[in-house]
This record gives sequence, structure tokens and C-alpha cells, in this order.
Amino acid sequence: MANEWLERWREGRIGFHRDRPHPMLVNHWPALGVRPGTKVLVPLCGKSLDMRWLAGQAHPVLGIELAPEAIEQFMAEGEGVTTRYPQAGFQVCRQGSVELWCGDFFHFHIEQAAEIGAFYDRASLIALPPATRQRYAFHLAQLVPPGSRGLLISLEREPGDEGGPPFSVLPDEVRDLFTPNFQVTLLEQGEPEPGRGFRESAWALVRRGPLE
Ligand SMILES: C[S@@+](CC[C@H](N)C(=O)[O-])C[C@H]1O[C@@H](n2cnc3c(N)ncnc32)[C@H](O)[C@@H]1O
Repeated sequence: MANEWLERWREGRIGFHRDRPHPMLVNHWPALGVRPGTKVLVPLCGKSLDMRWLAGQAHPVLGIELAPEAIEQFMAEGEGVTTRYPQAGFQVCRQGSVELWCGDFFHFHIEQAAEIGAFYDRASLIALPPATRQRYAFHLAQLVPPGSRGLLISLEREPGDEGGPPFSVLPDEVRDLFTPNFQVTLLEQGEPEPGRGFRESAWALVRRGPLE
């Protein structure tokens, strides 16, 4: 799967990338009540402009992405000085308050996640095949402290369409994956995208404490 993503980036097959901040992020993030200054983890971040939007809301951003092309393009399309340094087996690029770690999300561990207090997933869970999604939900839960809030933007394909990525993740699966460690609230179910048949949905997640 990793090779497929690297190939997609090399060949520029990145139909998932949006050229403006996602409307569900813009509409729902403010109501989550994440304090300005809270660092936001963005797993499987691509070169999403959502990270610039979050930075514009006074959030330091830590994105994790496999493909070096994605990170280089993000930096080239942004403004300001880019610094590069190795950290914990990842190559990190920083521009302003956005730092992008190049490597596998599943190799990013709690010791590196110390300052993280919120998270944002658009098209990350749904980029992963079924067997890996459970691992993703568990790994995310390990990285964020109790009380952390996040926004998840998931996707459903038309009934019977089993293709992917992006994979179809139905609301019951979102609940099953995250309920063990998060409070899960459906915020919005969007309309099917014309011509594509995908339908995105926005979810608020709050990391539970050990006794909740
Ligand atoms: C569907 S794209 C979504 C990107 C971004 N979230 C967005 O909304 O544009 C999924 C991204 O995850 C990256 N990816 C896939 N598996 C990964 C992994 N295990 N660790 C880090 N990045 C990964 C891919 O290279 C790709 O850029």
C-alpha cells in the first residue's frame, strides 16, 4: 500500500487534494472549542491546505506523510523559510508553524507527540484498507491525551461500490472503530459529490480518559 501512495505522488495522481480549505473544517472546527495555541496532529496529511487554515487559527500543526513529494510541494507552494532536520527516524520540514514529518504514521510514537492536544483527519482513515483502520484508530488514541478534540471527515461510496482508496467507511464502522477510546458525534452528512458518488461526513471525536 505504501508503494502505491508513493507512486501516486510521483505520477501526480492526487485527485484527493483540494485547492482550498475543506468547508467541513471551516464550518465545524470553531465549535469544537480547541484553544488557540493547541498543537494539531494531522495524520496522513498529503499537502493539504487545511493545515495552513489551521495554522491561520493560531494552531501549530504537525503533519505526518509518507511521500516526500507531498511535503516538498507543500513547502514550495507556501511562503517563508523552510528548515529541515532529522528527528526520531523522520525527516522533518518546518515552515512557519507547520512541521511535516516524512515517514510512516505507524512509526510515529508517543514520545514525539508530547505537545499534541488536538487532531484532524480528512481522507486519512478512508485512505487505509479495512484491516489497517482498527490499527489507525488505536494508534491515534495512543498519541493524543485524554480530553483532546478532533475532527474526522470520512467518506462513503455509493452502496455496492467496494472500490478504493478512497475506501467507503460507513457510519457504523466509524462508531465501532473510535467508540472504545473516544466520544463520537456525527456533525454532518454531506450530499453525494456530483459525478463521483462520494459522500463525506464530519465527526467530532473527544479522547476519553481512562475512567470514562
Ligand atoms: C487520500 S490522501 C489524503 C491526504 C490529505 N489528508 C488530504 O486531505 O489531502 C492520503 C495520504 O496519506 C498518505 N499515507 C498513506 N499511508 C500513510 C502512512 N502509513 N503514513 C503516512 N502517510 C501515509 C498518502 O501518501 C496520501 O498522501
